[in-house]
Amino acid sequence: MKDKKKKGIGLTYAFNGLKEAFKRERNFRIHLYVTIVVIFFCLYFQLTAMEWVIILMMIHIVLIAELVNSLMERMIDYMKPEYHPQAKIIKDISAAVVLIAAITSIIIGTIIFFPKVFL
Ligand SMILES: Nc1ncnc2c1ncn2[C@@H]1O[C@H](COP(=O)(O)OP(=O)(O)OP(=O)(O)O)[C@@H](O)[C@H]1O
Repeated sequence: MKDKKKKGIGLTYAFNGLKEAFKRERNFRIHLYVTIVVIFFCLYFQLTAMEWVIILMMIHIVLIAELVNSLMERMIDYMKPEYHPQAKIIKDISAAVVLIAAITSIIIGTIIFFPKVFL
């Protein structure tokens, strides 16, 4: 009974986290808008099941990377608001996580959509 209660509350906090990220993180919002456009593309071009799985995995990786980056930035701003070389390295590496996810998803998106659009 106690466990059940805990799970319910945890889910509420998780949804609140999503709400906060949407409200406060501009880049997260941009990624969500891009996600909606990509899903319309997928529907229009009638992707195969395997193509859908790959695109959904990439969307998921980019959104998770963006959330991890946001929480790193917030943790640094909370714990080390003044300039510090280590804080810079942490934030820069955190941004690199998003960059790698975004570059990979652009490459994969091009591989999947290029032949459908241009060939
Ligand atoms: N406390 C700090 N100490 C050292 N360098 C910092 C610090 N805070 C930010 N920076 C540098 O400034 C860059 C931008 O940081 P910032 O927190 O503004 O993130 P951002 O990438 O602009 O994200 P957002 O647009 O979501 O705020 C970091 O990547 C880092 O190089």
